[in-house]
Amino acid sequence: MKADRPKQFLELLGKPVLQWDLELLLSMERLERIVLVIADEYRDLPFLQPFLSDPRLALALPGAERQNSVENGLAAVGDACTLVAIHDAARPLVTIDAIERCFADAAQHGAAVLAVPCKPTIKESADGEFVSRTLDRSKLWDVQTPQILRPQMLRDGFANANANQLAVTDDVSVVELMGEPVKLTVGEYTNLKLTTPEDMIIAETILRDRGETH
Ligand SMILES: C[C@](O)(CO)[C@H](O)COP(=O)(O)OP(=O)(O)OC[C@H]1O[C@@H](n2ccc(N)nc2=O)[C@H](O)[C@@H]1O
Repeated sequence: MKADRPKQFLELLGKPVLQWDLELLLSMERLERIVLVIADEYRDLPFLQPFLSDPRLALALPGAERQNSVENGLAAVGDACTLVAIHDAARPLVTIDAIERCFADAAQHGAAVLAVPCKPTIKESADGEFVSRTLDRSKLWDVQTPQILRPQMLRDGFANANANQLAVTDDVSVVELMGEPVKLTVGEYTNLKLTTPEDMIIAETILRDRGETH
């Protein structure tokens, strides 16, 4: 991102990315608990203070890789929890409608992930210089978050991934590795992952288009 702080603290229309996330998620009454995975050094930020006093918010420490951060967050999830949703702070444009549909699919199938059909043609390269092959676009899905599943499924998946030293870049991968089904919930192209500076400009345009004026 070429920025002076982690991208979740950069501002969109004058409001930190993480604040957009938290306001959206805390507006969903069905979420009984929200575990915010955040390093100690950022917990004093003024915008966070009202959220930290919300009884539904719990905190966990990040790990070296996203996978480790998710494991730490999962440890703060109680035994009574029936479904856990893992969301990237870097995806503040997700909508309640998409999250609700993903919950419905996860309740029915055990695990579900928001995803959109892949727009570009994707080629694979073994050496990073020449094309090895072209993948069949009609079968490709660009997966997002939230990724929603039964907590025990995620715990078993992490145990299996750790035992076999398998690194994953998303959460439902650990379920796939155990051969369990993962439902694709058709999401929205606007749920982009803020990754490079131009994503901030696109995100602000989308927010303005939605009538957000913060
Ligand atoms: C899950 C997917 O969104 C599905 O497309 C991606 O695979 C995530 O890919 P990624 O490269 O991990 O994306 P990033 O933007 O770097 O990180 C996604 C989210 O994971 C969090 N993250 C990342 C690294 C880490 N050690 N702990 C974390 O909690 C970041 O705060 C961010 O909100």
